[in-house]
Amino acid sequence: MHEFKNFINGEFVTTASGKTFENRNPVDNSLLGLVHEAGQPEVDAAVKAAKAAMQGPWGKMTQAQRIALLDKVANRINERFDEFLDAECKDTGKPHKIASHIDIPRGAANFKAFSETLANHPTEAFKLDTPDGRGALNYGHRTPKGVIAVISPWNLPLLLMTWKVGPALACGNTVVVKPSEETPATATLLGEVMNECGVPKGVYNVVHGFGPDSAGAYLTEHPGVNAITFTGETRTGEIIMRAASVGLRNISLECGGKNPGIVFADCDMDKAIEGTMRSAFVNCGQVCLGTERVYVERPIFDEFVQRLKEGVEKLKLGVPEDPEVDFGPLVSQEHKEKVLSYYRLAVEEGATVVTGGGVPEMGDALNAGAWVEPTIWTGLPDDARVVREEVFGPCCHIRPFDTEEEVIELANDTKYGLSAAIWTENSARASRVAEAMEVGICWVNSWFLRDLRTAFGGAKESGIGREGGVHGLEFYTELKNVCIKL
Ligand SMILES: NC(=O)c1ccc[n+]([C@@H]2O[C@H](COP(=O)([O-])OP(=O)(O)OC[C@H]3O[C@@H](n4cnc5c(N)ncnc54)[C@H](O)[C@@H]3O)[C@@H](O)[C@H]2O)c1
Ligand SMILES: N/C(=C\C=C\C=O)C(=O)O
Repeated sequence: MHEFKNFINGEFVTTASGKTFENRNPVDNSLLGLVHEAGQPEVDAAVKAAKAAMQGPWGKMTQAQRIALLDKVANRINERFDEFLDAECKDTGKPHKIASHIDIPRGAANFKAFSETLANHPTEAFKLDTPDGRGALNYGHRTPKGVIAVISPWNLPLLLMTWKVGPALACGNTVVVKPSEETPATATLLGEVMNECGVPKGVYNVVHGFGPDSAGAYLTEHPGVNAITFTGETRTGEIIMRAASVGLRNISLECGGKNPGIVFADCDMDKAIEGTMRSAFVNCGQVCLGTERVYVERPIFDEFVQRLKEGVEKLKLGVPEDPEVDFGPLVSQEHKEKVLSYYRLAVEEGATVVTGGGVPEMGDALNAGAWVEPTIWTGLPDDARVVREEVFGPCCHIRPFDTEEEVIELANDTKYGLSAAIWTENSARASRVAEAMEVGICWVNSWFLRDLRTAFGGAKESGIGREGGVHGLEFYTELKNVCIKL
């Protein structure tokens, strides 16, 4: 039986309690192995190891030495690409076609990108004139925050965990990672890579478990943690924010969304269809930036709905290793039940089911998997729960609109503020509508096109803070001003 162990102070360890939980493959619900659930002793050991590592060789490294080491980690992830691919796709059920182009390459890129950014980022300095004419020199001096707790979700496990670990380590911190209970594999495998690359013990630690009364809560409540970066549901973000308030620990929260896609009649229809197909259905709709609300200008509404339906019905459902497959299962039986409850609710709320709405017949070997049909709805009122609540599945609701003012109001009418996608060939309209979106990220004629130097984060209930490029510096370092009288 495969075991997913905690990784503490450079060693793979089980837990004092002996508690384990099952990790299952969502493709067919087969057992992948047992995960060792970290208790308070293990979380305490991980935080202490991370703290000690700050005082060891890691804390004495120059930025150039750290960056060289993290480059080795990125290169080693690429060398072990197939192992990371296999581990990620077994944990999530996502097609190789997706993970090999998004998840695993970004696992490596997240280390390289922040190293390059930091190596070239200037330090601020100001010359102050003083009455004696000699002046004073002010300069900013950044130091690591210390031990960073990284709490990550199950939808893009390696990508979203390294999106935090990369900058945290590049800035000289150490980390304790608590990956989602649904997806322990790649965070555990990264522990092997850290050892292979000579990253000092205690710099990177992994504790497995759940949230409440488990490793997640133990970690966020641990007084030895200096800051917490979290990606997950908004409600969970609120709980973690409360935990972080004790001892005034800084937080970075990347939470839920109910993202609009706005399709104007003057769009390039092929681009809009291709982009909306991806934004609504890639990764089985389990992407926080995904489009669950589509607004289409009335003159092209019928054509758009018909063409998106045709696109959805061409999606190939199947096992991850099939290179033709572009649509896998949801991450778990539990999430499947949640998404199916919204499929039922949509019909109760009066939706027209354009396509999907149920469970596909996958054959005996796979029917026990977390499979649902990709689904399109029309005809729901704007206050329908399916239009207001994040489903986080392969589904979207399409609604016609008549004016720019109307669609801006519709798009912004949500407690979330993560992303938006706008499809128009009119550049003036593109920037006008994009700037009116109450979100952290707005794509025009594109979706999930990522420049890692840009600010990433959510507005309103989609998050707090911005990471990416130099924006993460404020979170991952303490900035001191030094003033020298000349
Ligand atoms: N904004 C973004 O960048 C982004 C990216 C990916 C996913 N998400 C959001 O994440 C959600 C899906 O992920 P999920 O189901 O894993 O979210 P979740 O909030 O259920 O869990 C996220 C992580 O938090 C941990 N956790 C749960 N309760 C906790 C607690 N009380 N204390 C400490 N840790 C706790 C979980 O074990 C997991 O590791 C969706 O809402 C999605 O929109 C947002
Ligand atoms: N944070 C990022 C993606 C988030 C995806 C949400 O599911 C990224 O691309 O850096």
